[in-house]
Amino acid sequence: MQVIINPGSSRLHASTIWIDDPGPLTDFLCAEDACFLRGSDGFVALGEVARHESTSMTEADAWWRQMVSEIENESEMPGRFGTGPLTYGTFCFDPGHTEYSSVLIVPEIIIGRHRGHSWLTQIGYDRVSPELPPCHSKPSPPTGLRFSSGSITESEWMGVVRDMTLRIRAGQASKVVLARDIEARTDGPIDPRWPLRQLLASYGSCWNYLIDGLVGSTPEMLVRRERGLTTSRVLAGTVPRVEGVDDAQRAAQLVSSAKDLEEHRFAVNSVIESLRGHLLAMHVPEAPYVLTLPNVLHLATDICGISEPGLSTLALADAAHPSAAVCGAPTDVARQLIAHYEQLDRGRFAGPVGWMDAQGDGEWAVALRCGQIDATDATRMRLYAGGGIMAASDPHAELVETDAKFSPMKAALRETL
Ligand SMILES: C=C(O[C@H]1C=CC=C(C(=O)O)[C@@H]1O)C(=O)O
Repeated sequence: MQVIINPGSSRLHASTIWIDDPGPLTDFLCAEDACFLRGSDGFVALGEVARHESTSMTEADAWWRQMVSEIENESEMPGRFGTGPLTYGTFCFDPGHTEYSSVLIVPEIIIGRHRGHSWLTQIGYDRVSPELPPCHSKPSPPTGLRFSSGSITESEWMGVVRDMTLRIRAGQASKVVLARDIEARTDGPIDPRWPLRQLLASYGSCWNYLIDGLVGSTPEMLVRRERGLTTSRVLAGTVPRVEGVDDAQRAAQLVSSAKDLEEHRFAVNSVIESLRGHLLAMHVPEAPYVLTLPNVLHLATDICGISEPGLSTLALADAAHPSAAVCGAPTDVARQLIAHYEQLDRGRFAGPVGWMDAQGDGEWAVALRCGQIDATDATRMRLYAGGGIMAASDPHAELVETDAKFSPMKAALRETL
C-alpha cells in the first residue's frame, strides 16, 4: 500500500541547510515522530509526507528509488551521508507469519547530526524553506506499570526450548533462535519518548530507534553503508552480567565456550554467505571479540567490505536477513521450525529497522531489545527477547539469558533507571 500525504503540487521538494548544533535531538520529538540515534549522532524525523506498506523489501526499495527520482532536491551539502531526503522503516521478521505490517516512511522534517555536523532537511509538495521547529516538553513516565506473561508462560517456553534441543540433536537443524514475549501494561497511553530517552541514557553505544510504535536499543547492525564502506556487526553467544562477578571472568567463560563459539560462527557465516556476492572486498576477523553492554556480554564480529555500486542498503539488508543470529542454520529449516514451534508472532522484532538516504546509504539494524506499542491500545506494549538454541543449550540458562535481554526495555519503562 502506498500513501502520499497532502499532495499540494505534483512534485516533492527537499531542502537541506547546515545548522548550529541544535542540542539534544530528542527535544524536538512528539510522541508520533521517529528517530534513529547512536550517542549524539543520528536523526529525528518529524511528520510524514509519504508511507509505503509492503511485506517485500524489494518492493519498498523500488518505491524509494522512484520517490527519489521525483524529488527536486536542493542542498548545502549534496551527497553527504544521511543529509537530504531520507526514508526510515521497520520490516517484519517473517512476513508470511505475522499480523503486523512492514512500513517505509518519508518524513517532513529531519534534524540530523553526524560527526559534529548538524543539518535540517524539509520535504514537502510545495517549495520549502527549512525552519527549526520548536522543542517539546519532556515526556512523562508510564504510570501503574506492570508486566505479565506473553503468548506462553516461562515454563512452557522452557519446554519449547527443550524440545528444540532434541530436534537439533536428532539432526533437524544445527541452530534455531527461539524468542518469547512479555506484556507491559500501564494506566495511561505509553509515551514512547520516555523509554527512548532512558535507553539513550543507558545504552547510548547501541542503535536507539523509535519507528511506528516500535521502540528499542539494539547492539546488532545488519548492514551499514557510508560512501561504499559497508559494515555489519554480528552478535551471537551471550552471558548475562552478574552483580559481584568480575566481567573479565564472564568474558573468559564466553570466549572459551564451545557452544557459544559455534553459535556465533553460524551467525557470522550466514552474513558472509549472504553478502559475499554483493561486496567487492570483505574482511572478516578470525575470532570474535567480547562486546560489553550494561546487561550482557556478547560475542561480536565486525565484518566490513566495499559494496557494489547501485545497490541500496535496503537491498543488502534484504540479502542478509534473516541471519542466523535471529533465525538459525540452515536458514529455511530454522525459519520453518520457528514458525511451527515458537508460538509467538514476532512482528517486527528481529527484522531490519533503520533508514536510507537518496544515495541508498544508510543503516539497517536488527530490531532487538525492543517493545511494540499496541496500535489500538497504547496502554499495552509487547516486549521481545530470544536466544540461539544449540544441541547443548540448557532451557533454564536460555530463560535467564532472555530475562537479561528484556532488562533494557523493562528498566526504560520505569520511572527511574
Ligand atoms: C535474539 C536476540 O539476540 C541475538 C543477538 C545477540 C545474541 C544472541 C544470542 O546469544 O542468542 C541472539 O542471537 C535478542 O536479543 O532477542
